[in-house]
Amino acid sequence: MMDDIQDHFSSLLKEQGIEVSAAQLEQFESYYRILVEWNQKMNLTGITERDQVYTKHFYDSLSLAFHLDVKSISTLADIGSGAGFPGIPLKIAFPHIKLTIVDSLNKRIQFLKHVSEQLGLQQVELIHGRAEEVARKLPYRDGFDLVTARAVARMTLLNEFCLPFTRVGGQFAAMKGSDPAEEIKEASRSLKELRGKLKKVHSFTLPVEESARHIVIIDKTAATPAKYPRKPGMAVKSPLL
Ligand SMILES: C[S@@+](CC[C@H](N)C(=O)[O-])C[C@H]1O[C@@H](n2cnc3c(N)ncnc32)[C@H](O)[C@@H]1O
Repeated sequence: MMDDIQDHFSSLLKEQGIEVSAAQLEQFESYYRILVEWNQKMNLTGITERDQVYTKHFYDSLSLAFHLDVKSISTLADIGSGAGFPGIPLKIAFPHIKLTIVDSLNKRIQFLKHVSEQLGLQQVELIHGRAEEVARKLPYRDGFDLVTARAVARMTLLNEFCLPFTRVGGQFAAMKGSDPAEEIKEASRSLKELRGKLKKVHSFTLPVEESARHIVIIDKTAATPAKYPRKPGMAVKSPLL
């Protein structure tokens, strides 16, 4: 049975053209329960109120699909996914996606393994490793239709982490809170070197809380040059958000 929080969540998604079934809502609810349970023993999120998790994590993760045609992509790599954002909500809402998650913290990968098993998610690959190392290998290098990163690093570093995973003709989407204009300017050289081209910055406000959100969409124009990704520590120093 849908309650007020789930009813609100699914109506907000419907307004954006995304329909979620009762079974998918059950998956979101199980994800919420596992998240708060495991959050008691490891640091996964500062947001634990149920309505806030639905808005600030689930809806926010799915906002990517308001601006990109997620239905037409088949492979998605979520870099620095942490507790699974935006990769897991996107996988629940668009089960056809083949999802690969890369995170350098093994505890979070173990959490995501448990979530995937409990939710019965198929075609989810969970990789414990640093983005700069994983993207050197096939089939990950230049391999994904869409690459995402939410709240992982500034644009200069994100270009180095994410563009090597993006296939030629594919896209990298960076999900940001505050206005990324300054970061984008500072990252123009890395963008060019890693064969990215800024396509668009989508700006919107999160419903209820009304905080600003920005999605930076970058097109991958050519294969990753041989010297990228650089070794850990060689990438341009950039403070984490
Ligand atoms: C602030 S958390 C963000 C998590 C999630 N994307 C979200 O929006 O809630 C950043 C995550 O990036 C991971 N991370 C940081 N550097 C990384 C790297 N070089 N390769 C892979 N993961 C990395 C961290 O382990 C952490 O889980």
